[in-house]
Amino acid sequence: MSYNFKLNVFHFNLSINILLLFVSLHNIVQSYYKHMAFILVIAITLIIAFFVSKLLLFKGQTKNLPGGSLGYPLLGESLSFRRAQKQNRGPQWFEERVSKHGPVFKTSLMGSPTVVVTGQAGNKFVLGGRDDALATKQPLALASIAGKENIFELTGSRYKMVKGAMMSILKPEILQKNIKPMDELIKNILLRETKNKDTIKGVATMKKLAFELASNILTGIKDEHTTEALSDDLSIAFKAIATIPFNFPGTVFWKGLRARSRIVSRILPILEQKREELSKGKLSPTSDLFTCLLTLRDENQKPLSDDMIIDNYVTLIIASHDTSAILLSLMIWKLSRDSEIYNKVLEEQMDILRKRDEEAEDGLTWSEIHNMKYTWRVAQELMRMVPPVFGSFRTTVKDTQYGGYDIPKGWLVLWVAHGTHMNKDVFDNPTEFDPSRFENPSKPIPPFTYLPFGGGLHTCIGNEFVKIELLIVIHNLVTKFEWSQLHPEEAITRNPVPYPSMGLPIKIKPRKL
Ligand code: HEM
Repeated sequence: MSYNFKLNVFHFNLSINILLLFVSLHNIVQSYYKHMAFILVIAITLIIAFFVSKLLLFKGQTKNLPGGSLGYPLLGESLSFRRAQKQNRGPQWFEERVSKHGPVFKTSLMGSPTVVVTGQAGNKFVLGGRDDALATKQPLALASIAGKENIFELTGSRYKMVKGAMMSILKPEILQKNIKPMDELIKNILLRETKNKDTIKGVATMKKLAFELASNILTGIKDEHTTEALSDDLSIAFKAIATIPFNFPGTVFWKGLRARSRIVSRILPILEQKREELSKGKLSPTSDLFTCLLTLRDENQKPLSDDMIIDNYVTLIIASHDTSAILLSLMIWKLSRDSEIYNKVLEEQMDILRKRDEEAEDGLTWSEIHNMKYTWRVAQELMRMVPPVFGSFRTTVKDTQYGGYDIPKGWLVLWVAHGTHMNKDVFDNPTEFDPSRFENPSKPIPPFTYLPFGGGLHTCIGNEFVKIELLIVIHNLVTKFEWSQLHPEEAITRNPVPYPSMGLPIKIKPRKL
């Protein structure tokens, strides 16, 4: 028996033991019959999962599948992948398989058989393809938390309709109008979070900031109590999106589904209120995400259902919150450990203040934001080396071929950013941190090789929003505060997304001007 096999058996047994432990606890509080029914549900689910995966394997055997392993029924290779990510060895996990099986290999992640494709051609195949071959339909856990009518599950005219509505609140003229409120809000949050403190937790502060900003600016929810309650439940729901979808009491997935139900109950009255304010002309269709979705009409002139609006609210927050908080945290992490980069950013930001007309109003302007070119290049280079989004999944709508292999209908296909971001044929000296590669690069970056925001039809629609958010945060942090990292040796770890491993505690004090 190989070491890996034993290890997988160990993890499988561990999961079973955890389930059995839960069953024992459950027994204390529930009646005997409920207990038996619960065990029966677990047993039936495991048996069905076993036969479904056998069936998929059997179907797969008749095809020319790429090399690789589907791991164990239901669990697949999810646990070894999660373990590698936690140890910040995610890229190596893929590289080991690429060197063994080539740029296309099979595995099983998040409960589904998966084909991983790497490199420019692979990225183009996944991201440049059409929705009718590779759908953005997400793994079961994510789809259950985000809801069955979220933008990733929609195709054709329904997809275009929802995307168009979301883009209407993210277009340049609306973003331009939001610079002042964003700047004000960010300043207030930074002052509040640093008040009477000499140390703050960088990651927690950036998560809070990113959520409050999205909530206030994108969804128009300004009430502190509601924002806090939604933030708590959404973070429970986030944890569930990358888990195996075991809906048994006590599991992360089960807790995520319950958090989603609480989010729905909180949003329904907000929708009612927005509907009323829209009808009285107090709000416009482009006021926020809810008003633009509430005013949408489908091809039969029917409004969207409340469920569909809530699904897309949850999805927009999932798509925007952690990603933005990661980028902000990585930026603070980088600036506090690299004095050369920090000094250049500080110089650029101070220059903005020096050039400001004395009579001009306090606060950042659209043109000042556009002059923060170096600061943004640092963020671009960070996203090359540590992409906030590792890659993303598609589902094959029909039997598909790629690279000489068959990919059966219903399988997941995964592209990964680091496959090209760290490729020396695309980026010279890829392990060197060099923001200047984004300043008139000597060789242009080929399409489908630099993909922090994805590519093709589903390219991120929030990239300009997050750019403005980051530039305002960094401007205020470097011009108003001095800070240093409490643990200079702190590394980045993926759990499953990349954050500084110790939560980025930073010593901070107001800057003396
Ligand atoms: C650093 C921050 C961000 C990163 C790295 C990021 C990354 C991505 C990536 C890689 C995709 C493509 C996913 C795929 O093709 O499967 C995507 C899509 C998307 N992002 Fe972002 N994102 C960020 C911030 C945001 C923000 C702030 C918003 C909203 C305000 C947002 C909303 C969306 C939406 C709605 C989609 C789906 C678009 C579609 O399917 O057409 N993202 N993002």
